[in-house]
Amino acid sequence: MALDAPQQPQNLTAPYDALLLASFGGPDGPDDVMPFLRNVTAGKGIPDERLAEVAEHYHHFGGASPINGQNLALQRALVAELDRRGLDLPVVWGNRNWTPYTKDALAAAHADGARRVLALVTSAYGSYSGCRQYREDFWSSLDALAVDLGLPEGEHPLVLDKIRPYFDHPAFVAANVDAVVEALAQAPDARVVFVTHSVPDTMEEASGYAGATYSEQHFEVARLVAQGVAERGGRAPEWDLTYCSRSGPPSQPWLEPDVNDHLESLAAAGVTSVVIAPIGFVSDHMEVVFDLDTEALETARELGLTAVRADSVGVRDVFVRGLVDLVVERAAAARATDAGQPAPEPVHVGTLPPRPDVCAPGCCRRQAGVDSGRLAACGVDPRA
Ligand SMILES: CC1=C(CCC(=O)O)c2cc3nc(cc4[nH]c(cc5[nH]c(cc1n2)c(C)c5CCC(=O)O)c(CCC(=O)O)c4C)C(CCC(=O)O)=C3C
Ligand SMILES: [Fe+2]
Repeated sequence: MALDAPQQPQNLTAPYDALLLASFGGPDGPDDVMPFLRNVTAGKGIPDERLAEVAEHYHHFGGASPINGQNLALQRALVAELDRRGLDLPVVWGNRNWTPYTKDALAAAHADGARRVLALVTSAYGSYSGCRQYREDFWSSLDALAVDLGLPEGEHPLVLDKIRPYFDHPAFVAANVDAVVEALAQAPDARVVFVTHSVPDTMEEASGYAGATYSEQHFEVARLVAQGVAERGGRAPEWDLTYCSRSGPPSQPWLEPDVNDHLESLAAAGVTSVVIAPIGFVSDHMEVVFDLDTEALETARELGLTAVRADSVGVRDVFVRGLVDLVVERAAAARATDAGQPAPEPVHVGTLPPRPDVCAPGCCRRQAGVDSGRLAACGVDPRA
């Protein structure tokens, strides 16, 4: 009997004491807009005209970005799902570019006794913007917190790990399939125009270490979503991958086609109906409510195209459950690694290799071969 005794119930989120929901941040009101934009673009070579234009996008919505409310909703949904599973893991929320800042979220977790924290970023894809730039923010936030706490030089107050880019997690794909199926119900013959944030070609090229590049990750998600739609009993839709929110000087090449240009090509080729699916964004950020719902839908109207915007994954149950699955998976990997054992195979779909939990040296740089000059947490080599 003794041998068959049930195993001790295991704490599925050990060794983590807290979850950091790490996001981009956005202004909460008109006075925040310019200081926020200066934070985002410091040293990035974004022309002033572009900044003024983006400021207008925010003022169009009363100077407040929808992203903060969406992150609060996601934080609440994660807390509810952890609670439902009986997992005792507090969730703190911190941003790279606006309050509440990462450092303050980590300070709160630390004050509550957290010494090992897991980060979940609100970007599903690997690139400088969606991965390493967050990791640089983690490092500098830990440095700043160490100073506040009076720690000796070079010592960090807690250990921070990160969940891999999760574009290839079945729940992210499934939530996008649901959203596209719902949109297609309103426009049954539509062509599906997937959209993500454009990045400079140089960033695209540097995003591919140990796996596919930023655009290749999106092509794979688009293919899997279209396949998922077909498997739901619908037809296999025709689809394209397009980009929005280009900035930078016109002389600098960024990923194309722009969604508006592409709608024009489609209309010229006789397409009459489109579903616009923002697979590059986990919730309805400013890029979605302005660049898509305001600009791209207006372009479609002018072209006489019927256009329906599919939801971003937001706080759909299937997505939130998947994020908590990723937390549990990452914790199991940490326990295995700590015990000198191999980590279990990460759950993923599609043909690309899953991104590693611990970033490889030199992964996701801003530009290949160019050191950003900033140290980054959650990688084997903070410098590379
Ligand atoms: C790949 C990617 C994502 C997706 C991954 C992720 O989600 O993290 C993303 C998200 C976001 N980008 C956002 C806002 C901005 N991005 C900017 C500028 C830039 N983004 C870039 C890339 C990305 N950005 C790049 C290469 C630049 C050029 C400057 C640079 O090289 O860094 C600028 C400056 C003005 C402009 O140039 O447009 C703003 C205001 C917001 C908040 C929106 C809201 O308020 O709801 C979010 C979620
Ligand atoms: Fe951006």
